Amino acid sequence: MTVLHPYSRVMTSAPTRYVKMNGLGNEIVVVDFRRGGGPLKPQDVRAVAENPATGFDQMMVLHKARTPGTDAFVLIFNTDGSESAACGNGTRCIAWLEHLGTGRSEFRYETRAGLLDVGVKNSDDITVDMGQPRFGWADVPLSEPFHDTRAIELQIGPIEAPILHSPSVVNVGNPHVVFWTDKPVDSYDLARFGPMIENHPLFPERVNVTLADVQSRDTIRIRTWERGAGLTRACGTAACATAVSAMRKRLADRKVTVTLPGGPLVIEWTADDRILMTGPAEIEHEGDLDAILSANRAPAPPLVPHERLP
Ligand SMILES: N[C@H](CCC[C@H](N)C(=O)O)C(=O)O
Repeated sequence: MTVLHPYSRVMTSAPTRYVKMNGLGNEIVVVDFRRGGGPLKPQDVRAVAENPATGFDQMMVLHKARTPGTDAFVLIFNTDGSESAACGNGTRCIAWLEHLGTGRSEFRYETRAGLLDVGVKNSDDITVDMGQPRFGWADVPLSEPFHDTRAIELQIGPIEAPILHSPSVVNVGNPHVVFWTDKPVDSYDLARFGPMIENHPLFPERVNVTLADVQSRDTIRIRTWERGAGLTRACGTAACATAVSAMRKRLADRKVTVTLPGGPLVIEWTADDRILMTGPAEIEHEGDLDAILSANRAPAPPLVPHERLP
């Protein structure tokens, strides 16, 4: 889609602008408060999510850098107004936007999960260093100890029993559980059991839920029910979580292509324990955030989970 306005306008003008983007169909809204404005309340975030013009899976809100050498302090919100410490697709989006505005190709962002370095080559080739995976049960976090988080036991009742045995769990800035299957990932009713697992008592901070089909040592297909957002066309951190979990189980090599409903991401787990995620970012349109917020002051119906397939 055509870029209608340069990013510099977004950064300098009042009233507050938003930019609607996507990373592999993962719907992202970017708002920049580095020159003032904000913070947003959870009800503001939900209002932006509920407006058809700005419906998103995650909202990336840029605040003034609080650590020297970083470009911004980034808060990440889900559609339900909850915060996530990590969003892979959204991180590619903000770097692409900033590349268009500044011409720079390297960025460092601070999130609640730490520092993220991003390298931009072109709109299809943006790499984020997502940091180190954490596999300890308390890091995920789980509410009870498991010695081996490659395969945990999760009591969930008699649904889709074959896949619900021995999933892997990992924290890649946010918590993930990955269920392994050799059937097509879209043959499961993830919209039905995703929320049950997201809110299972084993996950005190809730969890992102992924179905993964390891097709070869370098090809994995996934589908994800996102904590606080529901079914999405792509989840970058889920791709990272799945890739490193498959590698840890010795099912895959250290560099894989993870294909999501929205398309592929390349994930590499480096020898120095970093997860590198490479994929695209796209601008859809931009607009006036204040107009969206005032249009949504009236009570709106609750969100329904969505998966915007073509
Ligand atoms: N879509 C995002 C992840 C959002 C995670 C969020 N749902 C949570 O952890 O609460 C991504 O590309 O990584």
